Amino acid sequence: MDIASQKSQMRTFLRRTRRNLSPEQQQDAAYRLSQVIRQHVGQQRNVKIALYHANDGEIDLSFFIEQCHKRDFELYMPVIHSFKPTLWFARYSPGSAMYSNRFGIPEPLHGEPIAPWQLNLVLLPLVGFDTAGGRLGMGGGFYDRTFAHQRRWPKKPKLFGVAHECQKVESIPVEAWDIPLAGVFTDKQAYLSRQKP
Ligand SMILES: Nc1nc2c(c(=O)[nH]1)N(C=O)[C@@H](CNc1ccc(C(=O)N[C@@H](CCC(=O)O)C(=O)O)cc1)CN2
Ligand SMILES: Nc1ncnc2c1ncn2[C@@H]1O[C@H](COP(=O)(O)OP(=O)(O)OP(=O)(O)O)[C@@H](O)[C@H]1O
Repeated sequence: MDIASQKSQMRTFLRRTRRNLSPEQQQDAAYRLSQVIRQHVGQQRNVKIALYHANDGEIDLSFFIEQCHKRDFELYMPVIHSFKPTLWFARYSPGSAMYSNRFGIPEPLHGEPIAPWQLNLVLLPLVGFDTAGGRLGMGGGFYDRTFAHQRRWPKKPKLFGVAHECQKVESIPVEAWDIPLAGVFTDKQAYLSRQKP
C-alpha cells in the first residue's frame, strides 16, 4: 500500500477514535493538557501563541485559553486563506466574534493578522503522531504549506503538535514536506523531539 493510502486509513481510524471520547473524557483531557502545556511554557512574558478551536473530537484548548487570558498572553487562531491552501493567523480572545470556515470550523471574524515569524509558539492540531517525529494532520497540508519556508524567516516560532494520548500510534511515515515539530503535547505528557527542529 502506498504512503497516501496508509495515512488515509490511519486518519479514518484515529478521527473515529477521538470522536468516540465521551464529553467527560474530553473535559478531563482538556484540563490535563492545559497543565502539560503550562509546564513547558513556563513563566515567560509577552508570549504570542497560535492555537485552534477544537473540532471533530480534537483535544480542547479552552482551559489553556482561560489560563493564557489571565496571564495576558496574546492568542491567535488559524484562518484559511481565501484563494491559497495556506493559513494566516488572526488575533483571538475569549468572546471574539467568530465565523465558520468551509469546514465548519470557527475562525476570528475581525482578528488582526500577525506575521507567522512573530509568533513564539504554534499549537498544531494533530490526527495522529508517533514518538519519533511522525505526524498526521487532516490531510489538507495547510500547516505544512504555511511553515514550509520558515528556514528563511528572520525568526521561527516553536511548533508543537497537540493530541489526545489515544492518537499515538507505532509509526507514521515522514514525508519530504512534513514540517518538523519540537514535540507533541497530550493529556498525559510532553513528547519532545530529539533533533532540534
Ligand atoms: N481545529 C482545527 N482547525 C484547523 C485545522 C484543523 O485540523 N483543526 N486545520 C488543519 O489543517 C485547518 C483546516 N483543515 C482542514 C482540512 C480538512 C478538513 C475536513 O474535515 N475535511 C473533510 C472533507 C473535506 C471537505 O468537506 O471538502 C474530511 O476529511 O472529512 C477540515 C479541516 C485550519 N484550521
Ligand atoms: N509545502 C508544500 N507545498 C505543496 N504541497 C504541499 C506542501 N506540503 C504539503 N503539501 C501537499 O499537501 C497534501 C497533504 O499533505 P499531508 O497528508 O502530509 O497533510 P497533513 O500533514 O495531514 O495536513 P496539515 O499540514 O494540514 O496538518 C499532500 O498531497 C502534499 O503533497
